[in-house]
Amino acid sequence: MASQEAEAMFTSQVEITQLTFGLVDSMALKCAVELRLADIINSHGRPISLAQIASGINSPSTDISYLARIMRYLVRKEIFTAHTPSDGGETLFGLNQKSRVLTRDSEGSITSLIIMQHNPCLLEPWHRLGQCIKEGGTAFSKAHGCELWDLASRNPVVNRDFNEAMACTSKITMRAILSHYKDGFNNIRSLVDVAGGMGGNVAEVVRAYPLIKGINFDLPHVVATAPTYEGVSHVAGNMFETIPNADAIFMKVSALLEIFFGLKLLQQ
Ligand SMILES: C[S@@+](CC[C@H](N)C(=O)[O-])C[C@H]1O[C@@H](n2cnc3c(N)ncnc32)[C@H](O)[C@@H]1O
Repeated sequence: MASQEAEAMFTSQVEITQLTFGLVDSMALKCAVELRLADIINSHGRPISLAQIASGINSPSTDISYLARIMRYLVRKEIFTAHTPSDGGETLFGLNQKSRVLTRDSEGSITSLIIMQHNPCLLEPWHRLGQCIKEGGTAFSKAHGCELWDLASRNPVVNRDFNEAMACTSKITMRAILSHYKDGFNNIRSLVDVAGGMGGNVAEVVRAYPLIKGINFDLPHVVATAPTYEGVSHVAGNMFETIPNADAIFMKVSALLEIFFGLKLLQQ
């Protein structure tokens, strides 16, 4: 019995330790994106050696043994493949399905999400969850003295990182939604996406239903950086004051972001 208890205790210690160091996985991913490791391998079109990866990194003093440790970790996490020839030749590192989504600019890339998540301004509020429970309020305002939208309107890097991350995840989820949600858009001729970010959601709807006139509505600093989409007009404003008229309103936010930023979209 005592040994069973000791075994259970040990298992718990291991599991909690793994959870604690979950941060390492996240930071190793950030490092891979920052150094464009997947893009470097991808540019060769085949698995490559450590020295080839190192020569693709934009630095005159790359520490190859440090790189080896990061690559070993990412291989262990099944982010990259590694193949060592039986004749003792150099290990070659290649891409798999996971590392393909770590290539920038590729269809299905989720690098923008990783970049946003590790922006120091967006990391800081995670330290404030306990404080939010004790005192109420939002983690973001406790960390920065203002809400995300205010900071983004003053900080172009936060604005870009956040908007691009939203656009990247929206493209993936909207395509999945549209492939299953068949009839809802058939009878409307105009659609406004309220708090639509850079307009990717409504652009996907209009792409699938070209007769719909799409309106993307968001704060001025967001629509100012939005790309042009055929059939979509961008309108800047504050949804708590007024929103553009349309046959239907579309809204999409993440429950996680609601917890994190204390979004008050539907309560007001
Ligand atoms: C979590 S993001 C979601 C973006 C987009 N709907 C998507 O799914 O990718 C929330 C959006 O709400 C916008 N937002 C916040 N407050 C707003 C307001 N008062 N009026 C209009 N948009 C607002 C932000 O600028 C941001 O683009």
